[in-house]
Amino acid sequence: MAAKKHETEVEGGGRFDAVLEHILIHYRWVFVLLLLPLSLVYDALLYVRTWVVFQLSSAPGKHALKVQRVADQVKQWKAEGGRVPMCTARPTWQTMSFRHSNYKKTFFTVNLNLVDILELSAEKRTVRVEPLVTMGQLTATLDPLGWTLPFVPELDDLTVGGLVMGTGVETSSHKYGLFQHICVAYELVLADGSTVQVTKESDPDLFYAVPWSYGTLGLLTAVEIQIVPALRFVKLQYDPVHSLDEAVAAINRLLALQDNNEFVEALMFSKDEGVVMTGNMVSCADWGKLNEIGRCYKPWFFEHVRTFLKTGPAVEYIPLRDYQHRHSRSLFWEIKEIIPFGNNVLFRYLFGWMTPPKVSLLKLTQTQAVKKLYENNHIIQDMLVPIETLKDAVLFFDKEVEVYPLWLCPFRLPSEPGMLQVPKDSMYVDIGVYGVPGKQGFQPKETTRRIEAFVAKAKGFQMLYADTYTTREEFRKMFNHSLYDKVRARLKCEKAFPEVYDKVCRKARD
Ligand SMILES: Cc1cc2nc3c(=O)[nH]c(=O)nc-3n(C[C@H](O)[C@H](O)[C@H](O)COP(=O)(O)OP(=O)(O)OC[C@H]3O[C@@H](n4cnc5c(N)ncnc54)[C@H](O)[C@@H]3O)c2cc1C
Ligand SMILES: NC(=O)C1=CN([C@@H]2O[C@H](COP(=O)(O)OP(=O)(O)OC[C@H]3O[C@@H](n4cnc5c(N)ncnc54)[C@H](OP(=O)(O)O)[C@@H]3O)[C@@H](O)[C@H]2O)C=CC1
Ligand SMILES: CC(C)=CCC[C@@H](C)[C@H]1CC[C@@]2(C)C3=C(CC[C@]12C)[C@@]1(C)CC[C@H](O)C(C)(C)[C@@H]1CC3
Repeated sequence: MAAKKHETEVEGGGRFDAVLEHILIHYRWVFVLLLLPLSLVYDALLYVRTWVVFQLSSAPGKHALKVQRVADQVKQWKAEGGRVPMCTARPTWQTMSFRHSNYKKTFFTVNLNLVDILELSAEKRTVRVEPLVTMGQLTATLDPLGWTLPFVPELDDLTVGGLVMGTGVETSSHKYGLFQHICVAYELVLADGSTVQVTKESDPDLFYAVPWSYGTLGLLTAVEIQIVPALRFVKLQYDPVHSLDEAVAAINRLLALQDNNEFVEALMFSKDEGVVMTGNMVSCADWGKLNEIGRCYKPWFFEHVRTFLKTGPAVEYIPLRDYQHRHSRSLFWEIKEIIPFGNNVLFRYLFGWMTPPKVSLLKLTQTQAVKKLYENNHIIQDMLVPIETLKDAVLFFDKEVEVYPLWLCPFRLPSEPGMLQVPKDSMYVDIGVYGVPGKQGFQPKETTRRIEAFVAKAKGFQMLYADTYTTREEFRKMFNHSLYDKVRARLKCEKAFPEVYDKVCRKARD
């Protein structure tokens, strides 16, 4: 009798879980709608803080003191015997990586309260910033002053520290390379508690080893980044293509004319249909063709781009900052899984001003059910492959996952020492795959393993903010560790920081 009651209770509990799971998966938007005002409040608080700091003009002056506090924490770690390795104390829900990092619970965490823009030098054409400065903060500050970054990885909340220690790529990367290639100096606190300023000239080994090191060589406390003059608009040309060959030929043609276009990007909406976009900054707009895509009531950018498949080639003028953050409001196209009716015109006019939900709050409030859903029915990957393999790669992704839109973003990879060592300057392309696979039988691990094998064979690289299932050996083969190992030994990092693999592998992320 008791057993029967227990069974009924378990069954009842199971049914309740199933209903809850159903609600959380299919009506996630209800919870997300509640998050929208919260996101606004969160943004407003950050804004007030920035405003106060700016009014008091105290940020640059306090930098040295803040760095000293970081160094003191490292010294404290040493004094306590350095029992566990160190990492930053930035809570993992605040980051733009797909998952939470397990090691934050057990490592010695170092607080870095480094959120300020320190100095803009028009003469040197550089801006010096602290690592927690975000892309949104930088464009909001620089653009009105007539300067901007050579390229802006577009999600507003990406941080300079994350982009240096990981990587960043955008539509002018075909000219400027990855985020590391527009950085000219790093300030780091090392494992022994000392602070160093590193440039190509002062310490080439450490300078080239920092990018892709994921905070495993030292703690970054400032970065000097190149800037370029900003003009008010981007004149953007949309060219629809109706076969993959046409798309590949168009991209190659554009890359051959490299200096003619500042921005090059393509969205494929199927294997055979896409829109290639090219743009340049201009100071005046043809007002009849002005499109302020950043306005909250405007359609999601990728849906807007899709319309050119039907209407044919066109030109538009887009305000610079709207262009730089064009995929932010729709989180590329991930928002359609989160607020399915978000592109509805009524929703845009009524609630658009509150979107997008903050990725950090989405991450913080993600339930087990949603996590499982993403785990089993979703793929998020960026694969960096040589441009010569673009056609094969798109066909391969089509065969394996069939996820569209597909983001194609060409980038220059100079032959430099470091994790991404290539024998000569090369052109690569980032293929971004974000969404629900159209292919039946998608198995997250097995499919990703096959994709990783394809990328490794093509001499490509995997971006590491998403899942990697590579083994340590495969990982070491994909990324050249020779300089990294040498610098780690020199700086006595073995006890202070884990290896990159131990921070990014699937086991380290929950
Ligand atoms: C001459 C000048 C000097 C400035 N000097 C400094 C300075 O010394 N230190 C400094 O921090 N700012 C400085 N600012 C930044 C200024 O306050 C920015 O305009 C502000 O960061 C962006 O707010 P916004 O409302 O214009 O843009 P919004 O579009 O509202 O914000 C842009 C994005 O930045 C994010 N954001 C805003 N503030 C912060 C923050 N503090 N931390 C993280 N994310 C944030 C928002 O969440 C949003 O995603 C300066 C600006 C100017 C014009
Ligand atoms: N367009 C693009 O290029 C896009 C890029 N991304 C990816 O997103 C990630 C950036 O996200 P974000 O939230 O900014 O960064 P994260 O906080 O996720 O940081 C990424 C890594 O950098 C390390 N790191 C960050 N700051 C410091 C520092 N000051 N000192 C030492 N180590 C540091 C972190 O170490 P720890 O674990 O110790 O905190 C972590 O391993 C990058 O990996 C990037 O490739 C994502 C979307 C778009
Ligand atoms: C190199 C480039 C351009 C990368 C673009 C990557 C974006 C598409 C990624 C970055 C962060 C990202 C992984 C994220 C998600 C979607 C894809 C994003 C936006 C979401 C919002 C999907 C829903 C999830 O429940 C959760 C909230 C955890 C994540 C958070 C991070």
